[in-house]
Amino acid sequence: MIVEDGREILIRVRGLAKSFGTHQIWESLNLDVYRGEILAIVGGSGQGKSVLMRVITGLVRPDNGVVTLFGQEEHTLSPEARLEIERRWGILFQDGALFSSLTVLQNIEVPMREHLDLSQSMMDNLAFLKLSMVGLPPEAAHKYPSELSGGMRKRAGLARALALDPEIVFLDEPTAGLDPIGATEFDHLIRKLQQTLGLTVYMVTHDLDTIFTVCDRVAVLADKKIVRTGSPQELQRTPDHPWIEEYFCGERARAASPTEERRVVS
Ligand SMILES: Nc1ncnc2c1ncn2[C@@H]1O[C@H](COP(=O)(O)OP(=O)(O)OP(=O)(O)O)[C@@H](O)[C@H]1O
Repeated sequence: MIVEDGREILIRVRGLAKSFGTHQIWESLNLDVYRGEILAIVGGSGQGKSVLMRVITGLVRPDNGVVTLFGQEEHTLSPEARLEIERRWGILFQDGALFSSLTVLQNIEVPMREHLDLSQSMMDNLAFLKLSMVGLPPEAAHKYPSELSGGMRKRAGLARALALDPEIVFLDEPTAGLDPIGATEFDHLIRKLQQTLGLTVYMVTHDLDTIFTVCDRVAVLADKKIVRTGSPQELQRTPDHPWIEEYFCGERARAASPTEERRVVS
């Protein structure tokens, strides 16, 4: 376990480098993710936000650098230890990534089948519990993904990400494609889950409303590294990088930010 200033660091990334062919995405990227926080990774298109999530979760290999997961360096893990670690997180991909041939309940049970040894009725009970945690009605259990709205699919994907009672969930653009009401409801759901379960949330997002409503901290990807971390309000007050200035001080950011900032500009 890594503890710094009394806070536990669940994930530490140091000196990460990654290229695809001749295209270098990062040169030397550093990042810490603290237990219990809601962290947003932001940055311009193509800066490698999605790739970073894939590197941390082991889906993509970096060219250089060290990823430490729950205090253990990723490259030192045995296959068994890696599997143990994978049980400690859940991932919600952008489109929900549900299996279309499985019902919602069966989708939620996929990680349980992979990692646990439970009876069918036990898995069903747990899956129904996850459904209610994400605000889906029991009737949704036997539907196929194609029979659900976009918002319901996201919730079903989140229920699957929560299947193994993870300590951290990775969310890739959780509100993308949702209407404003659906997006606001999803933001509240994320905050509620973080508060009630003590979850750590790592999310890639472009959504300023989400950032200002639910995120404790933001990490900004630019110039092939994380150029700044801080609360959304700190970044807005002292935008010390052109991209941060453009993003956090533009009209859309002012509309999304809490009353204090809005009053200043009105
Ligand atoms: N498997 C891959 N092979 C080659 N290039 C890739 C691969 N995956 C990602 N890239 C490239 O890496 C860069 C970063 O991609 P990534 O999707 O992480 O960006 P992003 O910051 O999430 O962008 P956006 O905000 O547009 O989603 C892009 O230039 C992308 O084309």
